[in-house]
Amino acid sequence: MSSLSFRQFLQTHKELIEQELKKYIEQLNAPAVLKEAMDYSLQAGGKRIRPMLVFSVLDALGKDTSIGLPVACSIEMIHTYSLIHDDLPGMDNDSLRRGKPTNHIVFGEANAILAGDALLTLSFGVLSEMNQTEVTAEQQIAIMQVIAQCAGAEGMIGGQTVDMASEGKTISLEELEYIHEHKTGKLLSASIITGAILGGADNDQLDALRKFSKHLGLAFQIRDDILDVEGNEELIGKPVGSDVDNNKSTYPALLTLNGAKEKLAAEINQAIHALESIRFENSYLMDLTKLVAERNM
Ligand SMILES: CC(C)=CCC/C(C)=C/COP(=O)(O)OP(=O)(O)O
Ligand SMILES: C=C(C)CCOP(=O)(O)OP(=O)(O)O
Ligand SMILES: [Mg+2]
Ligand SMILES: [Mg+2]
Repeated sequence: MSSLSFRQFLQTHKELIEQELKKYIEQLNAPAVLKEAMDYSLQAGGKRIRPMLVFSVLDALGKDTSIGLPVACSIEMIHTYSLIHDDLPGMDNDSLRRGKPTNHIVFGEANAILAGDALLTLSFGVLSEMNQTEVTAEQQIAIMQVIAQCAGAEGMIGGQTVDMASEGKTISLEELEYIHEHKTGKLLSASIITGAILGGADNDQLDALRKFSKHLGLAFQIRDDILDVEGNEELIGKPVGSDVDNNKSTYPALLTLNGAKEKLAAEINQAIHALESIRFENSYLMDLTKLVAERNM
């Protein structure tokens, strides 16, 4: 268990992951414009919440957080590709992300699509090259399976597909929950589950972490919906009101703003409850849960 304060923990690990992401791009023998477009979005900021989940789970299991670096980078690459593609004219058509012009605004649509494709491909390359003294072949395969499932058709891409198909329609709360749990929740879950696999969690710990991740993932996207209504554009680094402009179904739209806040609080409580059932030191995970509930960015 690390002795760093939560703030120090976030700061040191943010620096660590950003340096490492930079190195992966520098090492590529690829066209300059492609490397530039990949690096642009990877280094554009962001809270790095998924990497922090990987590191926090490892810390909770008493492991050195640095062994999670390739997994954390891989997941952040997938997350970044998903945002580049989500912002494209054919999807949400947004021009601001992380406080900067979106990838396609700077590099053009073709390069943005390709930079996203290249990040997704690189993410699995990174996993395939994990240090064999830190991870067994069995763990490595299990990690790749979890990430493939959570990011693919049964996970994030499935959620995004239904999100796109639902634009301009009134959908049920059940359908909205499917969208949120998949387009956002699954990759957050992958961060927690892969951290657990890498850290050697036992079956009880894995079960509790799965429950925790399901509630945290949904809570994260509900908070995102709320920020789209009452957030500060400078802090969130993307346009406020984009969901209404795009005719998206959201928790505030279906439940009212107060209803969405109540649902967020309920999900956070269940996430905390799941965490409390685990027999390990989980203070950074608890801090991250509170951050998800209260975040303004
Ligand atoms: C396969 C793809 C492209 C997946 C995208 C997944 C995703 C969570 C996008 C952001 O959601 P959002 O559009 O609700 O949030 P934001 O306001 O950040 O754009
Ligand atoms: C899944 C959603 C809601 C898209 C934004 O994710 P984040 O809020 O984690 O974005 P960054 O901090 O990485 O920019
Ligand atoms: Mg979207
Ligand atoms: Mg979007």
